[in-house]
Parts: sequence; C-alpha cells; structure tokens
Amino acid sequence: MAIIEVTNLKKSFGNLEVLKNVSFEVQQSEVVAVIGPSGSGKSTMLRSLVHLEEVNGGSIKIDNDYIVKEGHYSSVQQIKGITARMGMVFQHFNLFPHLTVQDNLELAPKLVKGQPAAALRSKSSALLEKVGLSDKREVYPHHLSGGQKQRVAIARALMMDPEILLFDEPTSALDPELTGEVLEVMKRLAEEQMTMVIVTHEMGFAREVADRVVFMADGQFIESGTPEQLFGHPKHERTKAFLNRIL
Ligand SMILES: Nc1ncnc2c1ncn2[C@@H]1O[C@H](COP(=O)(O)OP(=O)(O)OP(=O)(O)O)[C@@H](O)[C@H]1O
Repeated sequence: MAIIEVTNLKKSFGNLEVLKNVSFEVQQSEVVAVIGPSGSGKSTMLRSLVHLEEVNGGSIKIDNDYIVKEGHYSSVQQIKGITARMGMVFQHFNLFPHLTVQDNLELAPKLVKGQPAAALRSKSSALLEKVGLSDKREVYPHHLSGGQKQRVAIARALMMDPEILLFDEPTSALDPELTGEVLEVMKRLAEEQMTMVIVTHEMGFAREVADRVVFMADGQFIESGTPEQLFGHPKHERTKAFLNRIL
C-alpha cells in the first residue's frame, strides 16, 4: 500500500495555476527524487504535503488518513496528527538562530510530545553522532557551515521519528564542496529504508540513490521511472529536452 497517495492536486496563486492535476504515489521505504525546471511547482507540491500550502482541489492521503479529500480539508487537529508523521528539510535550513544545536533538536519534541529532558538528551546525542556533529551540541547555528546547518536540520527532523522525510532542494544553498556531507547523510537514511521525497538539482545523487525519479514541468508530473529509465531512455520529449539541457 502507498504511504503517500496524491490525486488530482490543484493549486493556484491568484491567476497562476501552479499545480494542475498532480497525481502520484510513494511506497513505504521508497526514495523518490523530483526534478524539473525552476517554477514548475516542485516546492509547492512538497509544501502541500505538510500543509504549508493549502491546495484548491484534489486529495492527499498519508497511510490511510486524508489531509485533504477532493478539496475538503480534515480538521486542524487531524491534519496536525498526520503532518506530525512527516519531517521536512528546507533549502535554507530554517534553524532557530537564538537556540543552540541541542535546543534546536529538542524544542519540538519537548513542546509537541512532552518527552522528558533526559530522554530528549540521549536522543539528540545519538542523532548528532549519526550526522557527525557530536562536537557542535552547544554551538549556535551562525557558527556552523551550511553543510553542518543542513545536517543539524536533518537531525532535528529525525527527532520527531518521522515515517516520511521530505527534502526541498537540501543542497541548493550550499557551496559545492559542502553538498557531499549532506548527501552522505541522506544516502545513509535511504539505506535504513526511510521513505523520502527529495526535490533536487543533484542529478548524480538522484541517479545513484533514488528508486524512482519523477520529472515535473509546468505544474504536472510528466513522467517517472527508475533512474536508468528516466536518464537513459526518457519517453517524453519534454523530459528529453530538460535532461539534454542539464546533463
Ligand atoms: N506564495 C506564493 N505566491 C505567489 N506565487 C508563488 C508562491 N509560491 C510559489 N509561487 C509561484 O509558483 C510557481 C511554482 O513555484 P515553486 O516554488 O513551486 O516551483 P519550483 O519548481 O520549486 O521552482 P524552483 O526549482 O525554482 O524552486 C512559481 O511561478 C512561483 O513564482
């Protein structure tokens, strides 16, 4: 059964139709890379999944629960419960600048789940170790490199035990030499069977790590396939033209 099921999703900003009947499914433990030209609606699609954008039509089902069904949203309480199962990692990290790394990790589970301090401390320690930042626990974000900030953001998302991780261009704001350390962490998560949807411009990473690559253009999902299918033998002319431009 699909863990994410999106059907006929529509979203406009004023007169601008950004999502035009987008439908797709993501299976448990699947890693899906979403690629496509700037402005094609990739971020809007991802943000809609966690209710950072409200759509104008269509359905989003996570496991068996609808965030929105045929344009009708579930209650705020229900939506909160569903979106809490997903973690989101943003292009610009979105860390709290006035909190240390440790407090960045512990704030949400403390407020949302009321977990005890000792449990939070051991969990944040383990996750900082996992992303290779044990020595940065007491540091404030402005003392970190972009790659370190993004690894903190990933650890922070993992603190909430998400079933699904969504990444919105996680390496686009980084200097090229810092992308590798972030991609390495994501690769490890993929190996641990985390379900992930990754909007990315990193074609090498998409090719190497994704189970499936989706090409999105002009508010629509044009085609999807394994990396070999999409990069090697794209069926659609638009996919071909896009890949010819960037590869
Ligand atoms: N809050 C908003 N208000 C008005 N227009 C918006 C808003 N957010 C996005 N858009 C517009 O929607 C379109 C799709 O934007 P979106 O960020 O989803 O595209 P994208 O494929 O992620 O692009 P990029 O690769 O450049 O990040 C763009 O034309 C953008 O200007």
